[in-house]
Amino acid sequence: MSKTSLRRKVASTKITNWVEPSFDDFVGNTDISSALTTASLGVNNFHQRRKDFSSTLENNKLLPKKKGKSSSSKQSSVEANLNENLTENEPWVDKYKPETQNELAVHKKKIEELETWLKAHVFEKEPKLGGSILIITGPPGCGKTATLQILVKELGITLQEWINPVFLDSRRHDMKDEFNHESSFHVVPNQSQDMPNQFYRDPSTLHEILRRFVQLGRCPLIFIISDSLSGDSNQRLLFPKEIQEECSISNISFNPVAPTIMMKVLSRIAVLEANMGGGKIVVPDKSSLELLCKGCSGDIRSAINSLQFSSFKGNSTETSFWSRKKGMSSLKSDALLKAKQKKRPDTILENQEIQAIGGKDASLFLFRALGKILYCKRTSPMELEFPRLPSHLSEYERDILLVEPEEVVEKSHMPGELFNLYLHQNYVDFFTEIEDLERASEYMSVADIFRGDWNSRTILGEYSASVATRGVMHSNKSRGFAYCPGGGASFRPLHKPQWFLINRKYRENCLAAKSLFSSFCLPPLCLQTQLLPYLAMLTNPMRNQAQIAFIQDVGRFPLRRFFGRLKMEALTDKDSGMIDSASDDEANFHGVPPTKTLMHMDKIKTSETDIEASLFLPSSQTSGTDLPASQPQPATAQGFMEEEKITIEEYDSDEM
Ligand SMILES: Nc1ncnc2c1ncn2[C@@H]1O[C@H](COP(=O)(O)OP(=O)(O)OP(=O)(O)O)[C@@H](O)[C@H]1O
Repeated sequence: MSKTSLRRKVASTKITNWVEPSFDDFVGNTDISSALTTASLGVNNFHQRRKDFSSTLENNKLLPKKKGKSSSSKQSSVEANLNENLTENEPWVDKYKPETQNELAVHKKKIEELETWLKAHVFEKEPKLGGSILIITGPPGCGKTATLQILVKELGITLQEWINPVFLDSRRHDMKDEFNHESSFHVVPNQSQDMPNQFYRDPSTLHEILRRFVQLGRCPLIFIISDSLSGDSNQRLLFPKEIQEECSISNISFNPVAPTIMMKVLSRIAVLEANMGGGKIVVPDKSSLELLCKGCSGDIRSAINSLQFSSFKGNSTETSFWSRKKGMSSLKSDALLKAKQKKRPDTILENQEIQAIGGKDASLFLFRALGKILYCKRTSPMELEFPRLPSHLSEYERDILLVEPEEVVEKSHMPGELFNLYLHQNYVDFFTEIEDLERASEYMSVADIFRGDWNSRTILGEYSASVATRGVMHSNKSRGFAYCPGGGASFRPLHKPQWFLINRKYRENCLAAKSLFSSFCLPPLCLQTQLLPYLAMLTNPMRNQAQIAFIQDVGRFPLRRFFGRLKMEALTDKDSGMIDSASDDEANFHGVPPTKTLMHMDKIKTSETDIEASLFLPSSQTSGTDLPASQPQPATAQGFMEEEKITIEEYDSDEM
């Protein structure tokens, strides 16, 4: 986790320490009903540092504050030269910082959503009703902060901001002058603070503050959190569902900047810079700009930075990235022409180029990665150039895949077997033919065997995701060609694997079986698959209610009551499939199939049984009302028995 520190934007000249004094404001000062507080808890340190750098320049008084502002006529020539150099080096993200809603590269509806929330909670809400909290999420550089800043400026709301990362103490001497600046939007650098790290160590301290704030706060509080593949867990840690519900926290989720909007912004900047660059800037052509847009994954900050970096020529003897690229293209024009005709090599080539320009991590969120496999987009090959399968194998003929499945799995940053688990949960809905489905399920089984056998796991393991993904894609004939009338790309919801829930129940059952039927000296698997189903068919007297209930639950398959699928949890585009210690379910996933868990449990049986039993399992001699939560209590079992007309006598040990 990045070290979080604070930068404050305040409308008061009083520099105070964070949290206490600031929250005292909410509590004590009733005159600030239109003040708004934001805290940015971005988890992407790199972005934050870049932002910090930009802001450092922004705050540097030697720099002209905004584009179009003329330098003072009294400036000495040395100062003028210095300024010119600094202007040249000024980050374009700051130079072309949006000033109005219309300039924002953010979807209008998102801006409206945030505006409505602000109006409702700043102007329309009674201050006495306590403080409202909003969480704004979205990928890095999608304009969350820029949108909020513009809206508060337009609505005339005073903004007080904390933002990581560290600011240098040496810059504090600038503060006074900052306040005198004509801009109505003051930026006050502040000393580095470690306070938010405390929240990561002990989230309950934050939760306590939030609870107090909701009761006593006088103005809204907004947290801006950048999504990241691993960052989701931080969000869950700091703002778990329960606290969000308890404090009525609202959520607004921003999307990555759309390529068309991004393209407009980049083209505009490119044209403006070309006009005033004095030959030092070489702007890219349209296709290069498109490449740049694609490579930045909707991060406008990264796109503008990349554009600036790659357009800069340096001195007159150097050439810019784009002109080098052009030169390269003309040399290789023949080869490239051919590559362009074949779509797939072109795509691969593009990807490599994108990395060279933007260097943006092209990670995929699980939702998108799964979509790439399941929707399985293809392109048709040029008839003559692409080799075809011989006629007897024609049923296996497919168009060319637009993605490399192995690359998709890699970019999802998940272990292959966990990816397979998500695939397994979702692939069925994407098939229309039962024969295709059968083939796909065979591939899934083979992939499972690759991972399941400890003997071959290290060698074959890495092929497992490959077999599963390619197997699912190839088996689905209705999505086998670029233009499939029946294939249809209509949206289908994705779900989280039920495996987590089932595996948890299975482990609980193993512990319960071991504890309740320890006298049989059988391993839990054998108990559950052999002994208990057998006992369930007998009207043998049993020892106690707990055992009876357990036999009813595990030994009989209560099809009549629970037939059908378990309720499924939707997978959203922000969910990460990372193994996460905060999540009870995924934390238990080690890629080990249930049988392996069981073997492990058998080994530790002697040492752990007693402890487990004494911790939470019912002893076989007790009345059995303290079964684990997932087990039906005797009363439930009684219900089954009445319905199915089974009588199991209770055994009274005194009569023996
Ligand atoms: N048209 C535009 N729309 C939005 N931002 C723009 C635009 N042109 C330039 N920018 C710059 O792009 C950057 C967008 O970053 P911003 O901090 O708003 O994103 P963010 O979503 O809050 O990112 P993070 O989650 O990393 O904090 C800002 O520096 C902004 O000045």
